[in-house]
Amino acid sequence: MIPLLSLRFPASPSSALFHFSPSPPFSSRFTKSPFRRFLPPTKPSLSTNSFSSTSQQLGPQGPQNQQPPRTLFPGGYKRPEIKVPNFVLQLDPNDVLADDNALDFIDKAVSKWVGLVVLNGGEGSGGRVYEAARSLKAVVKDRAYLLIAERVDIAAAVGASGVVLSDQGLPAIVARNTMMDSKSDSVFLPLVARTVQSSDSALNASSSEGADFLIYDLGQEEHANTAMKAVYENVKIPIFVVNNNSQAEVPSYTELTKIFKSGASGVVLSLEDLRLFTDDVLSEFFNTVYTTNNKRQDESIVELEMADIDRGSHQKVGVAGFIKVEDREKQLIEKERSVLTKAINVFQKASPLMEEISLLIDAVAQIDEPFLLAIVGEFNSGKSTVINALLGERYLTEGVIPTTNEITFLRYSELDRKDMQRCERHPDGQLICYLPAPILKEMNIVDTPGTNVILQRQQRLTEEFVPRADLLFFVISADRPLTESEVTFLRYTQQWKKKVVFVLNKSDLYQNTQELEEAISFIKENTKKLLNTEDVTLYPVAARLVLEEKLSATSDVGKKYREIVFAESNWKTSSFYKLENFLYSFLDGSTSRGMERMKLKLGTPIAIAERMLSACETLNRKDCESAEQDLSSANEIIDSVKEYVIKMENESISWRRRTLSAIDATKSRILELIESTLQLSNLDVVASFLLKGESSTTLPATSRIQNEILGPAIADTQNLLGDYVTWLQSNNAREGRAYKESFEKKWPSITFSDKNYPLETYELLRKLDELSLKAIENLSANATSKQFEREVREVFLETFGGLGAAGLSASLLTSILPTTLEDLLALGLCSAGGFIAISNFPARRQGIIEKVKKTADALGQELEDAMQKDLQETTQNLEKFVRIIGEPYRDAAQNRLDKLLEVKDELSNVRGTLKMLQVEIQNLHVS
Ligand SMILES: Nc1nc2c(ncn2[C@@H]2O[C@H](COP(=O)(O)OP(=O)(O)OP(=O)(O)O)[C@@H](O)[C@H]2O)c(=O)[nH]1
Repeated sequence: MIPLLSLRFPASPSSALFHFSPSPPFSSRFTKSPFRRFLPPTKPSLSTNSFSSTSQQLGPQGPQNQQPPRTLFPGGYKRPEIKVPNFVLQLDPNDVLADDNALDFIDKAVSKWVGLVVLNGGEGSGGRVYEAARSLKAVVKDRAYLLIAERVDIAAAVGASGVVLSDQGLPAIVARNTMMDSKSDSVFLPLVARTVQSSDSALNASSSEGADFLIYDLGQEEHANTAMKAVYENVKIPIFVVNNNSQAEVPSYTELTKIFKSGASGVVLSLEDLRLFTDDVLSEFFNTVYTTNNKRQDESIVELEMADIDRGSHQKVGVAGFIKVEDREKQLIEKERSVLTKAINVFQKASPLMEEISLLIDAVAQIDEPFLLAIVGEFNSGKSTVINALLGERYLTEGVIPTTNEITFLRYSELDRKDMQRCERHPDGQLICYLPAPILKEMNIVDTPGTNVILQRQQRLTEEFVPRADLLFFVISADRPLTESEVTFLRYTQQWKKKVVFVLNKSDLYQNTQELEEAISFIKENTKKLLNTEDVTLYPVAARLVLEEKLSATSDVGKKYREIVFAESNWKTSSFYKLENFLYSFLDGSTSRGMERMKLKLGTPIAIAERMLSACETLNRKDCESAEQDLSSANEIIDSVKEYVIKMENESISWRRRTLSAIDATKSRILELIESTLQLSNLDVVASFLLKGESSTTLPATSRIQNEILGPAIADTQNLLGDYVTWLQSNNAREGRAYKESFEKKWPSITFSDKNYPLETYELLRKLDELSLKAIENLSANATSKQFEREVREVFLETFGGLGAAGLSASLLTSILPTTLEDLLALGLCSAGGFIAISNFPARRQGIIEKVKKTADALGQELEDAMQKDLQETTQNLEKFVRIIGEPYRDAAQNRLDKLLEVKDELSNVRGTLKMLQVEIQNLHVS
């Protein structure tokens, strides 16, 4: 509600310093950052800490499947904040599409000076606007807000932050809802700005319209800046000015500074304008504006502090505004402060990005501030009138259209006249009014904007304020008792465990007490169910009548209002007395109501802490799950090498089989050759051995073995084993790379440089002793065949050496005795003395055969072992490689889990301490 009387702003208007977050007067959040923040963070407010945010890509337990809490506020939406002072860069599609350097320039501009980019969509083809919007979105990213003028459809299609509507454009609510439907996963409400050209439309757009900021076209008015002063004072949302009043084409530095200093939140510049300013000029400009504004803030703090001192020491005397505060209560306050300060540390550790923590920080900072009674309800329900009636003076504006657009604090101040008030705008955007109403000595009363879906901005303001209140007066209008949106809002208040007292206002509208009773029982019945309690407090009142009576009573010398009430025993006004009675009994700490007030006051920060705690616990639980999942994923990947080893073992069987069968084939061929060579009938051989001597000639069989069998067989086997070794190495290298990639892909945000790994790590993928190749390399066809020849020669010599060649009839033997047995028989016949020697021939031949078999088998075994060892070496190397590569990921997950479990313990300690504190507070009794 805008106060009616003598609204006094600080010496210089500070609208450029508005901050829309709920924050108390003298808040600890009054930082000296160069710019007040209206900007939303680029991430959801209840997001996880940086490591856990990396886990968003992780595994099935990741947030894909579990929606993280978006914000503590209802509907999951937050109002976006706009940083001021700031520049708005206004572009035409042509600026973006036809100018090659534009995007680079815009990129630089949004990284430094520009907080809002507006693309004109009104003119030109939709296709070009869309194309330009897409390019802009890609460049601007989340560094500035991108708004599309007049094209809600394009804004929605490119995922812009909002729209700018002309004076005659769509209603803000329609534009916002259309955008919201398309940005279903966004935490932030879409921005809706209005271009206005007159102070009337500026006021209208900022209040009932619910625009988030204004673009004010100053036009060619000569005294535009002076005319704007009134607008700056009355409009509570940021105003960015389009300056057409300059003589020059582009506003000069001095002109810009003047606009900012006059109270505007910023200036709208074209691409051309902005290009004319150098970085140095802009930087100096921001510094100047900041210094001036900051000084202004400091001054306003000093002013407010002085005002505090002026108001006297009543706030200091009664800690938390309590009367008769005993030492016990003071101790409790101190204890609560210390418990909550520790809790804040734990919450910040558990969820560093949780913005709502500022609620708790503020609540702790205000722990010994006066009791806070907030009047809430739908717009037009009569909240301001109820407050005026309580205060006995028309301090706040009343009206049939939404009139309260800001959180308005009413605080006590000794002022000379009863109807006087002094209001100041706090840099956070809240209005603080100092009034001489006695009830304010003991409590601060807060008028809040009406809740209603149409007034989204106002609704958010109230919702965000609710957690801070110690008691809510929920004003319901008699002409619409308990609407659906009231029920929703009521449910929301219960999330913060707020004590609610219902005020059924405008009960004068009922014809008779029966109607009133019916309405009361309807509301009570339903709220009992909603609040899950039998204890519903409801006061039917007619605030307007009471206020009128009080006002006339004060003019009626000596006649007190209560006397009038009693005297006239008018139900329409007397019930208001009960409400006042309730409030006054609340003020007395020696009564049980007073004690309840103390409990409520102490309970407010605890309720906030509990919600933070639940949010942190939920996050912590999810983070723990995700860390556990990470850990087991890392272990699974590392362990999966075993499967690879088994696969390799299976596949290597066929390699070994091929090698062995090559050896077998060679063996068979050699054996065949032996069979055919070592025959008694093979007189050519015999004769050449016996007649020509040992070294004179080479057996034909020997050269066959060397050239046709062993030589090619060894070469083939060498090739085979070469392929085998390559197969092992390339598999290892490929698998190694794949493992590394799978770690990197799974945890893209954790990067380990190769320096993190021991030097020989990558060598592991190449390293191999190549035992199989070495084994075959030692085998020479020449040497083997020579050895074979020696063996054969020995057999022949030992057999025939004693007989002499003459004893043999070559023609006879070769023609009729083809087989070994027959050989023997023939030889037996030929020579009785040679029989023994010859009879040993088959055994000797068998000896060679056995030897060849044994040699071949041994070779097979040797190669098989060597192949097995090569396989083992490669797979062990791969296992080692994957362990080395995976270890940092596993360690990171383990460390994260350990830290999260530590935080979990701390959170559970906080829960325990809060519980104990709550029990202590509940045990407070009237002494
Ligand atoms: N009949 C009747 N009208 C009332 C009563 N109290 C307030 N009104 C009227 O209701 C309208 C709204 O009153 P406000 O006090 O401005 O309501 P509000 O809830 O503060 O409105 P917002 O600030 O816009 O949310 C005004 O026209 C009041 O005169 C009452 O007791 N009886």
